[in-house]
This record gives sequence, structure tokens and C-alpha cells, in this order.
Amino acid sequence: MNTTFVERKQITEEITADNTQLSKQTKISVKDLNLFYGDKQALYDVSINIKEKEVTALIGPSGCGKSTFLRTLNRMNDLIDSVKINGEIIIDGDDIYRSNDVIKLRTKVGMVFQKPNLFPMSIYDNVAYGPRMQGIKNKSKLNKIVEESLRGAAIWDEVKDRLKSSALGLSGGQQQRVCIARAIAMKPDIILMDEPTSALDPISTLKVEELITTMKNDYTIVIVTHNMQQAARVSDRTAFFLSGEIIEFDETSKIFSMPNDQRTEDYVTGRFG
Ligand SMILES: Nc1ncnc2c1ncn2[C@@H]1O[C@H](COP(=O)(O)OP(=O)(O)OP(=O)(O)O)[C@@H](O)[C@H]1O
Repeated sequence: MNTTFVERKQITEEITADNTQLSKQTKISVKDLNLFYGDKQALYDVSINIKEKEVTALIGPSGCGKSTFLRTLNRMNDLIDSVKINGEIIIDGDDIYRSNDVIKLRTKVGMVFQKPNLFPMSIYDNVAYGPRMQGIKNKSKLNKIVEESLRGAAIWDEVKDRLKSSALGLSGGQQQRVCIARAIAMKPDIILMDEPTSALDPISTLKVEELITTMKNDYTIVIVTHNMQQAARVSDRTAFFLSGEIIEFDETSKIFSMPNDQRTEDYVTGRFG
């Protein structure tokens, strides 16, 4: 078949656009990651590609290394002296353990912890804290960031009339959403969540889950959860960890309905763990 130059150019552009789309999809690429606490190995040859603007759930029994793995993604384990790491974690083309700019990394990769950990200051100051540390002093700029972040965390309407009140006066569920707003205020690309609803009541849990589902339009989210229903409800892909290894990583619907590995099936059906 003879194609004209214009047709060939168009086809090439389409293929390039497709490839760009494909290469854009992996946000975090982890290869052969091993982590040791002193002599004790906690992660074994972990390799995984985490896609952008998706929710990836990390599941597995207690002590299997989910939180340890999550913390490698923004180098939180660097804070522990005995930790040794080898392998590769590439985020947006940068090997994060070869670069020394940990502050930049933690700006790009925000984190929300198990228990709300707001500072004993006003709601406004909690959310404005990070941007102020980055040197933003302009009042109207800060107001805008605080409002956008609280809106982004689906808590604006509940707190807009009490921004100057102590954040610690909020309910646990509200505090956790302000923690999410505080993470959003740093304009991250990736948000890591370590069992973000385990300290919350069922209604607050549902609100945070709804929030996570809408947030994936803007952020890549990696969440550790012990709650199988939660993983099934909020995530696109799920990684099953066991004894420091990833046993299986696939679309969440597959992991929960037709896993490849018997150990995954035993875990998701509650036969162990
Ligand atoms: N700071 C530390 N020093 C030494 N060992 C640690 C440290 N943190 C975790 N470990 C060990 O590493 C292994 C993995 O722990 P990790 O907390 O990552 O597991 P997890 O899957 O997140 O568990 P859980 O679901 O109970 O939170 C465990 O054996 C744990 O005891």
C-alpha cells in the first residue's frame, strides 16, 4: 500500500502520541528493591510499576513490609539509622536514591499517616505551614492555597467559618481530611497513605474513601490498608505482600476475584492473615 507523506506523518504522530501516553502511565518504577533493618531483611527484590493518576493498594498480613515499602517511596526510611537499601526507585525519570534533593522529593511525594497528626495550631496555619516553609508569605496567595487545599480535601464547607480555630478541636475524621489538605497544599504529584482510615469511624472512613476516589483525577495515590473492602472499593490495582515480597500485583478486580497465586486467594478470602 502506498501512503502519502502526509499520511505517513500522521501515522507517525499517532504512534508517538500513543507511546507518550504509554510512557506517561508509569509514575513510579521500582526495580529489585531490597531493604534491611540492620541484619534483618524486610523487603526482597521488590519490583513494581505504579501508574499515574491511579490508586494502588498495598495489602498483606501484619509485618509483611507494606509500610516499609511505602516509606521507601519518599525516603522516610532514611530517618532510621540502621536502614540499608539497594535497588532502584525511579520517579519521573529520577532515581530517588541517587539524587540528594530529599526536600524536593518529599514535596513531590506527600504523605498521610495512620493517625491524624495536625500541629497544635489553627486549621489555617496547619494547611499554610508547608507553603510558608517554602517561602510563600503573600497573604492572598496563602489564602488561595488554603482554600483550594481544603476544598480539594472535601472539608472546606465544614471548616470555612472556623479557619482560625484550633485544628485539634475537629473530629478525627475531619482532622484526617485536614491532614490530606495539608499534603495537597504542597502541590504533590503523589500521595502516600498509610492506613489513613484505621483510626476513623465508619462514616468518616466513607468520606475519606470518597475523597480518595475523586483525588485520583489529580494525584497518583499509594495506600496501605488492612481493610479488604476498602482496597476493593478505592483502588485500581493491588499489590499483595507476604514476608517482604510482592506475591502478586494486578488490577484490583482480578486480585479479588481471580488471583493467580493460591496465597493471594487465601489472604483475600480471609483464610490467613
Ligand atoms: N524501625 C524498624 N526497625 C527494625 N525493624 C523494623 C522497623 N520497622 C519495621 N520493622 C520490621 O520490618 C518488617 C516489616 O514491617 P512493616 O511495618 O513494614 O510491616 P507492615 O506490613 O506495614 O505491618 P503492619 O500491617 O502491622 O503495619 C517487620 O518485621 C517489622 O518488625
